[in-house]
Amino acid sequence: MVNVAILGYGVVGSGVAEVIHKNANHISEKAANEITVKYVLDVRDFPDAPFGMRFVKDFSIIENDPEVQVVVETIGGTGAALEFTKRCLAAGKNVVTSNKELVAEYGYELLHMARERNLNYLFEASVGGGIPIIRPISQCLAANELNEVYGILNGTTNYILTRMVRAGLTFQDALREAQAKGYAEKDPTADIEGYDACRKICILSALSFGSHVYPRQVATEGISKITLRDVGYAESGKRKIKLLGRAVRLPDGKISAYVAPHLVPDGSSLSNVEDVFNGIVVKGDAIGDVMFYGRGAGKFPTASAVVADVIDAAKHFKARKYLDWLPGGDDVTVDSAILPTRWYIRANATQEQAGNSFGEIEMLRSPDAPAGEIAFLTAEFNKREIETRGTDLDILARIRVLG
Ligand SMILES: NC(=O)C1=CN([C@@H]2O[C@H](COP(=O)(O)OP(=O)(O)OC[C@H]3O[C@@H](n4cnc5c(N)ncnc54)[C@H](OP(=O)(O)O)[C@@H]3O)[C@@H](O)[C@H]2O)C=CC1
Ligand SMILES: N[C@@H](CC=O)C(=O)O
Repeated sequence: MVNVAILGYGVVGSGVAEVIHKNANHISEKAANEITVKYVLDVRDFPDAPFGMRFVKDFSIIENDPEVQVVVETIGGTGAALEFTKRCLAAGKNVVTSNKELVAEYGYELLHMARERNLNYLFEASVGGGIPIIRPISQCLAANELNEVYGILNGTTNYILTRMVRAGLTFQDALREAQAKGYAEKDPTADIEGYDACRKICILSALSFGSHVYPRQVATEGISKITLRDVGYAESGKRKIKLLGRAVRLPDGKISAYVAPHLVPDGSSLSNVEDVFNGIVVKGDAIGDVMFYGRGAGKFPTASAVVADVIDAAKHFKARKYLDWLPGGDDVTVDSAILPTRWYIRANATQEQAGNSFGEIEMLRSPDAPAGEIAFLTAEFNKREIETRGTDLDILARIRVLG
C-alpha cells in the first residue's frame, strides 16, 4: 500500500482526494499498488469531509510518519508550502505539487534536494492545469532542440476575456464567475496582472531550455488595461485579444521571456482557445510546431494531473524521474524588449500623424469610436523602438500582435 498525505484541502487538494477515492480501483491497477490518503493537513476544519480521511493540523505528524511515502502539496504560495516541501524531502518523502509559484521560484533548489535523496519532486499540474505538458516537453520532445514556447497559460484571464466578448459581461462580473468556479488564485491579482502566467512561462522556459528562469527576469503585463474598445477594434481586424506567455531561445543561447496581451488572428489555433482552456505551442527543430490544449484550471482537471504524478511517484520509488535543469542567473536571460512583433496602437491622432510616426500602418475601424480616436496595426518593431515612436501622439493603448 502507498500512503499519501495531502497538504491543503482547498479546490485542488479536495479534488485530489475525491479522484483518488472515486477511481481507487483503476488507480491501484495503474500504480500496481493500492493508493490511499492517510492524512489531510489544513488550517481549516472540515467536519463534513467525505472518505473518512484523517485530518490533522500538525505537519510533524505527517513528517514523522515513515508510512507516508508521497506528499501532495496543494497549499500554494512560498510560505508554509516551501517549508513543508523541504521538510518532506528531508524526511525522504516524494513530493507532488500544483504550486507553480513555488516551482518558478524554488524549482531548481527543490529538484536538487530531491535528486540528492533519490526522490521525486513532480509538478505536472503546475502549468496548464490538466493538460499534459511537463512530461511531453521533458520526455516526448527530448530529441528536439526547442527554440520557442508560447501560449495561453492562465485559465482565469482567458475565461474573463471570453465572457466579456461573448456575453458582454463586465470585467468584475466575469472575474466573480471565474472565482466561483475555482479557477482564480487566492489573490486574483496574480491572474489579472499576469504573475500566474509569468510563473508558468518560467517553468516552461526551464524545461525547454535547461536553465532556471526566475519570475523577476520576465517582463509581465496583465489584462487590467484592456478595454472593450480595444476588443472591438481587434474584432474589426478579425483578431481576438489573448494574454500570452512567450519564451524564446536566441541564437546565443540566452532566453528571453515575457507575458503580455496580444492580438491573435481569428482562425489561428490560439484564437479558438476559449473559456478556461489553455493552449501551449512548443517549437522544436525536429517536430516543428506542436500544440497542447485542454482545461487550464479547475478542481478536477488539475487533480487529474496531480494524481497522475502520485501514480508516477508510487511506481518510481528510488528511481529518479527525468525532471531537472541548471541553476539560473543574470546571464541566463536577456530583456524581452529586444524581441520584434507587430503592434496594435489606439491613439487620439489622425491617420496622417500615425503614418508619419509609424510608417506603414493598417487601419482598424470601430463604429462607436469617439471623434479623433484611431486604431491601427504597425509593422514589426521591438518594444524599445515602438516606445520611441509616436511620442507626439496621445497614445491610449499599445498591444502586441501575434502573426
Ligand atoms: N485552482 C486551480 O484551478 C489551480 C490551482 N493551482 C495551484 O494549486 C495550489 C492550490 O490551489 P487551490 O486549491 O486553488 O487553493 P485553495 O486556496 O483553494 O486551497 C489551499 C488550501 O490550503 C489551506 N492552507 C493555507 N495555509 C495552510 C497551511 N499553512 N497549512 C495547511 N493548509 C493551509 C487553505 O486554507 P485557507 O483557505 O484558510 O487559507 C486552503 O484550504 C496553488 O498553488 C494554485 O496556484 C494549480 C492549477 C490549477
Ligand atoms: N489561477 C490559475 C489556476 C491554474 O493554474 C489559472 O486561472 O490558470
